[in-house]
Amino acid sequence: MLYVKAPAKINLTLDVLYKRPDNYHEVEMIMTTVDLADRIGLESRHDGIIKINSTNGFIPDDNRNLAYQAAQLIKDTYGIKKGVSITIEKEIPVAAGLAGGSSDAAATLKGLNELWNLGLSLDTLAELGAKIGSDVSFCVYGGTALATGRGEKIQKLPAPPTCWVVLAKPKIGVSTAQVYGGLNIDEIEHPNTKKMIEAIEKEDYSLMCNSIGNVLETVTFKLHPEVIMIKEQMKRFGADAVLMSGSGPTVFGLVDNESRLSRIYNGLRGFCDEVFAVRMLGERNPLA
Ligand SMILES: C[C@](O)(CO)[C@H](O)COP(=O)(O)OP(=O)(O)OC[C@H]1O[C@@H](n2ccc(N)nc2=O)[C@H](O)[C@@H]1O
Ligand SMILES: Nc1ncnc2c1ncn2[C@@H]1O[C@H](COP(=O)(O)OP(=O)(O)OP(=O)(O)O)[C@@H](O)[C@H]1O
Repeated sequence: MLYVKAPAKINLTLDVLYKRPDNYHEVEMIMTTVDLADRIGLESRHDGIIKINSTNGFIPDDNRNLAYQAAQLIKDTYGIKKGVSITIEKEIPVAAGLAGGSSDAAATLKGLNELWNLGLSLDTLAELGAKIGSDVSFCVYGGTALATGRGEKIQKLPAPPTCWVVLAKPKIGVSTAQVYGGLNIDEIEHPNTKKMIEAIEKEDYSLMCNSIGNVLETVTFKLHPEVIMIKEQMKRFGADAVLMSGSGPTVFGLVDNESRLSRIYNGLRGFCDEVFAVRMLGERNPLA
């Protein structure tokens, strides 16, 4: 059995520039992976079948599963006759704005490249990933990056300034399509993506905190007002910056001090079942 980690992502910024003729939105967003991860196990099969087993009963075990789609795509593109048993040990909350399914797909692409000795580059895997979903290309590379286009054009960035990230997911699932569909392009307050890149490049923690922004927040807030409450609680417990990730509903808070981290983590557990204290992956100066 080959195991591959599939980390969650958060959006430090998410801007929408315009709606495209293909009905996707042209985005500009800065994403980073965090150390909350699913674990994907891959075992080759001789019967050609793709089989999904998951520890989470709420995700599909057929061709609606993004890891299944990744395996099918590799098989079809490279004419592979073998099959694969895919085990998904789910740690990332589902339909949370943390790209759980996309990361499982990316890990499956990377794992099968190894398992079946295909010798594909990360760029090729990222191109394949874009056929599965807009977030999959980013998940293939991981780390920190600026994503443009519909999210599939990736420019790597250095690791962000060192801090803790508290993730809190209220008990609701959000449909990404519904959130993008509810966006009023004329009313957008654009985040300053350039300033965020500057903050990351200069390792400036307070500039990073001042530059976070996500234009999808207002849409999800209208659909699910409880997300606003989670955001307010996180601020009240002492986070330096608070934002919704992706299309939500997960809210994350940034904090660079361990005692405030405990306060936020413990405080939020009173409001949400799913709360995690994590680190951004690939930080330059790990705290501990
Ligand atoms: C919200 C984010 O997670 C932020 O990272 C992504 O933009 C969404 O990525 P994703 O879940 O991989 O999205 P996809 O599976 O490609 O698309 C789901 C749906 O979201 C909408 N969508 C997605 C990406 C994009 N740039 N514009 C869109 O309008 C489309 O209605 C699409 O049918
Ligand atoms: N491997 C998978 N893990 C989780 N969900 C999956 C998977 N494959 C398919 N899905 C389906 O995709 C939907 C969205 O799940 P996912 O956890 O990827 O959302 P998300 O974190 O909001 O994604 P994103 O941030 O990319 O928009 C779920 O309703 C689920 O049924």
